[in-house]
Amino acid sequence: MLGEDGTSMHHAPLRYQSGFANHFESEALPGALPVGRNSPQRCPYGLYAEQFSATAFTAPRADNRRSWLYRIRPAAMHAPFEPYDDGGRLVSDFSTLATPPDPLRWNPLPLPAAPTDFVDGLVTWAGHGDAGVQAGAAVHLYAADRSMEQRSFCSADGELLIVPQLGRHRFVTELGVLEVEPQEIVVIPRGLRFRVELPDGAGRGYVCENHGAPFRLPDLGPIGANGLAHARDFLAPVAAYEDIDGPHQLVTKFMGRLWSAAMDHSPLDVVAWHGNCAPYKYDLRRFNAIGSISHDHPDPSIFLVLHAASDTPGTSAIDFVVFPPRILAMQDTFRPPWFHRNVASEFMGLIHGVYDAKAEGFLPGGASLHNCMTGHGPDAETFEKASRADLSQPDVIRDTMAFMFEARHVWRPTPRALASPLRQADYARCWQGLRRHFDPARR
Ligand SMILES: O=C(O)Cc1cc(O)ccc1O
Ligand SMILES: [Fe+2]
Repeated sequence: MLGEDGTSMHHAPLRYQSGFANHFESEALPGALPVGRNSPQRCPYGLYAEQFSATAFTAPRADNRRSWLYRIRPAAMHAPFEPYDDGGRLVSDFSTLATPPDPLRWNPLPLPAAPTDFVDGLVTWAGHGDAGVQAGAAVHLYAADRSMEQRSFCSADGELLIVPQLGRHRFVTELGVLEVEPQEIVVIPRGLRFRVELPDGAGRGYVCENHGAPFRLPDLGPIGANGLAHARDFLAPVAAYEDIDGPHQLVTKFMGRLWSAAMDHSPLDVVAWHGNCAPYKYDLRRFNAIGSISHDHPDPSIFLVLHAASDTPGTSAIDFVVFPPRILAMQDTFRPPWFHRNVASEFMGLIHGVYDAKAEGFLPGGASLHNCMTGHGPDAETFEKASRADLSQPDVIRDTMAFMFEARHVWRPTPRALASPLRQADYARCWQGLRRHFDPARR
């Protein structure tokens, strides 16, 4: 296909390949993939071969992620990087921040007043660890009002789990195109170049930048071979390339800062690829929720979609958990989440609807943070209602989608998040109205 400026653009119709971290292969031109070897002396169509890996060369086979890219020009063809001014929005050093043990909650980011794309809309809200030693994670929020144009972005600091909350998003990546809408998520491997287009003219959401081991599907244990997020519902793109000569800006996040390099062509020029290191999307509405059908509210790990392993078996660095529509029929049970204090630290967002532990104040697009050992649970209104509810009827929880980035290490809110006018200064008051019911004379 010939673009208006006379360059050629090839976009395969939007198709996907199904499966989680499968060994996929895809070519936008027939025969573009070499057969029987990765790096022939001369590749078909005069393409360059380039390996792209997200795990150590020697990682065990079950963990190993790498792909081979066959592209018009190698990724190395760019001018030197220069610092890119992020306006102080991005934070990478969390080590010296004072972290209050209070529960915290924020209203949604407003849409930007000045023209802002995905890259310029990112603002770090919390984090821990160190991108430099590939440990820990950051949570960024974003609000944008336009598509990225003539520029692409990548993070060498980590894999990006992106949870759109407003507007459709089109992720045009080196390995192909993924279209998502709120209630779907996208995961972009560390270092993969992409741009975000916003066909609705606005987009907002949450990003978990995972500095450590890539997200993977959890084991199912006694649940059996089926349930939770099914591998076949994860969708990787098919190869789609653009052959565009012209000014282009590559923005890279590296060691906590943004850098930009001029290019004279689009880096999204991969004509064919094979391997198991690829971006993917998943529709959270496909999550097969499993729950209690007798009594008691289960631990939220039952809603685990993806997790990133830490060095300690059984303890994830990050658990990505969803709270989807479901039916609660437990008997003699306080059905909403209980009061609790956990060793884990919980950063929550709401994509849509109302969250069942909070009658009000937790808004779609908003966020809450309950760190290690911070007491929290249902607000006073939810407690009063659920402790008197008629349990002969099931509670049908519909039209909702909340999620949690549950981390092993404390999420340290950034100074900007703590000082933000979006912060609900009176959040902890939602528990202060809980009435005393204790009566030693009445069992
Ligand atoms: O705090 C929260 O709302 C998240 C949460 C939900 C749940 O069902 C159990 C524990 C938990 O931390
Ligand atoms: Fe919690």
